[in-house]
Amino acid sequence: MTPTHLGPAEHLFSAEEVEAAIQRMAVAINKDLEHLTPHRPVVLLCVLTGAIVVVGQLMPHLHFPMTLDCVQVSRYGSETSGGELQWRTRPKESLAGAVVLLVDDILDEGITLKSIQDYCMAEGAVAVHTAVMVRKMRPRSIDLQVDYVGLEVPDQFVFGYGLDARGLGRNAPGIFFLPEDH
Ligand SMILES: O=P(O)(O)OC[C@H]1O[C@H](OP(=O)(O)OP(=O)(O)O)[C@H](O)[C@@H]1O
Ligand SMILES: Nc1nc2[nH]cnc2c(=O)[nH]1
Repeated sequence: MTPTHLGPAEHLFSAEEVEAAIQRMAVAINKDLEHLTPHRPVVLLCVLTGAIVVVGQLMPHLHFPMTLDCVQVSRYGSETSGGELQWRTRPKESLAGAVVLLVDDILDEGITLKSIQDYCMAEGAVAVHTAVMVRKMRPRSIDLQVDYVGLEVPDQFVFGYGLDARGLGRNAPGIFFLPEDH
């Protein structure tokens, strides 16, 4: 157990391990997307709130022309189980004809990422590549292929590195879970 300001927590990954995983994702993303021409910049779409941290780490390692936009959606609030997806902010720019790189902090049930991917395609995106900092090891009924995954985490409610536990803990330097959130 590691002391955190949320209480003693199980420490799954250190900040160094998360950063190394994000860099590995950047290498793979560069390989796939850097051949696109400068006339067609990739739209990096950050899924607020949590993905702000992974996007901030990932972007300086991506070497192709891009614009940055965001969506803000939420379905957990201060709970540890998800409800209906609430859309708060949609992308500012049109996605018609865009190649999108959709970046989120975690894939759990997959509802959030799948809904945003469907939205992008409905708005006219020609391709939506998906990247998550962590993927939860659990069965899921959603049919969604994630192209880039940083780390795998057990089926626990995790926090840190942008992920919150009841609104707090997004600044925790690594990935953790609280034993009482089993
Ligand atoms: O795969 P799913 O089960 O759909 O869950 C994944 C989503 O849940 C979290 O968002 P949350 O709703 O907590 O909003 P937040 O980013 O503002 O914390 C997380 O940031 C993902 O976007
Ligand atoms: N913070 C956080 N958000 C989530 N959204 C879906 N699963 C999780 C999780 O384990 N932690």
